[in-house]
Amino acid sequence: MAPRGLPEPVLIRGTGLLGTSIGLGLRAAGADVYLADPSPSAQAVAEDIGAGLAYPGDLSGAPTATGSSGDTGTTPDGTGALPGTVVVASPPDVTGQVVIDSLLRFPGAVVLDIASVKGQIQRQVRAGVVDGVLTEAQAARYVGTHPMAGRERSGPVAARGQLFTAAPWVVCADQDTAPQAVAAAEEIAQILGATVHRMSAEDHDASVALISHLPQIAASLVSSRLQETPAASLALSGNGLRDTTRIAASDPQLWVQILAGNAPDILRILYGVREDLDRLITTMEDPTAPGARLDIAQLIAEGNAGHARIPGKHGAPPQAFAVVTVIVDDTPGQISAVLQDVGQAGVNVEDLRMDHSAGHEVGMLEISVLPGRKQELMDALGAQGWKVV
Ligand SMILES: NC(=O)C1=CN([C@@H]2O[C@H](COP(=O)(O)OP(=O)(O)OC[C@H]3O[C@@H](n4cnc5c(N)ncnc54)[C@H](O)[C@@H]3O)[C@@H](O)[C@H]2O)C=CC1
Ligand SMILES: O=C(O)C(=O)Cc1ccc(O)cc1
Repeated sequence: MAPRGLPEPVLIRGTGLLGTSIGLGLRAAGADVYLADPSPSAQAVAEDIGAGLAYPGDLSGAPTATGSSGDTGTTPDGTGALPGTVVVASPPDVTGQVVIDSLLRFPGAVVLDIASVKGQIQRQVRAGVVDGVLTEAQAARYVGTHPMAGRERSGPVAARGQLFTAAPWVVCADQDTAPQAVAAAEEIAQILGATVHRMSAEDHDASVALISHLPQIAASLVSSRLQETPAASLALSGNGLRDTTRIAASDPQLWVQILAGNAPDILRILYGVREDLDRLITTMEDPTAPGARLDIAQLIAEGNAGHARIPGKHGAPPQAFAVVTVIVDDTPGQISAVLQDVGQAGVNVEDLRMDHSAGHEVGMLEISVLPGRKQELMDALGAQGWKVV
């Protein structure tokens, strides 16, 4: 059944990781979805995995309004319906242009984009009005959005319909945005299981500079130190390294556009990081000097304080979970067997991760639970014969 309140069909322009994931999620909810991508292979993969149908209209060439006067409600070749909603999921540097093209081409449609930086696209749309390319009414049908969910891989093959479940989805409307554009954007976020956060484009860009772009830079800087590291050193790696570097595997093509597109906000943060780093370097040059140990302790304590402010699951207040560690053989079925016993004990799993130690055929399954349930779970698993540490 088609979702209520979402103008359909939905046309997704750009069928990479994000566009295809949105298509899969909307299709699963029963929406009509069309797909279009200048890369025929990206579009074919997205179609093949069930993210929607190929858009039957022609999107090449300069836009001419399809659907204004003499509106037939169908594509010029008459084989498909005109989109009610357009989701632009192309790379950030062409997104403004594809948004403007969509506003001109589909006079009846709401147009939203999902690019990682919002200010530059909003400015491009506003410039379109100033330059006379767009009318104010056309620009009002645009709303910028950003799902705060992704993967370090790109392309439709990595797409997941569940990618947005419980993730924040920012909607950057302003006083000029048409209510139906905001409603369509929020409806898509809700259908895909995300939580809507309304924010100005400026506040969004300042926020993501810190919570998304700085972590990417930090992961890349740390990982780049590993390039020449001997394999014997890397063999000692544990979760500390993995946790701080996972997103270093991200797509350089995408990130050059994100970082360049949000340079002023990122620079402000980098200046602060540089100050802290300079201070640490001075301290480390003479770690026995009076006050040096205090300086180091302060740096770690400041990190503790910042880390404690990161919200918990589903945006709940930060909460320290207790961890129960179970040693399991590295053989099929072990994890599900432990989890079955956790379920039998009636304890909710708040988080879960697996740690391996190089050269051993065992894994350490770390089960995070509410602190009040820790002892009870340890006792229950111990009674079932599990090695609890
Ligand atoms: N990768 C991530 O984790 C996240 C990405 N985003 C944003 O989503 C957007 C898409 O990113 P991904 O899906 O990761 O990239 P991707 O590289 O997987 O896919 C981008 C797709 O856009 C297509 N494309 C190129 N030029 C186009 C044009 N002129 N019109 C339509 N399509 C065009 C490409 O052929 C490609 O298939 C970007 O704006 C990115 O900032 C947002 C949240 C998370
Ligand atoms: O992999 C992760 O944890 C991410 O944070 C991915 C991501 C990348 C780009 C975005 O604009 C939003 C999210």
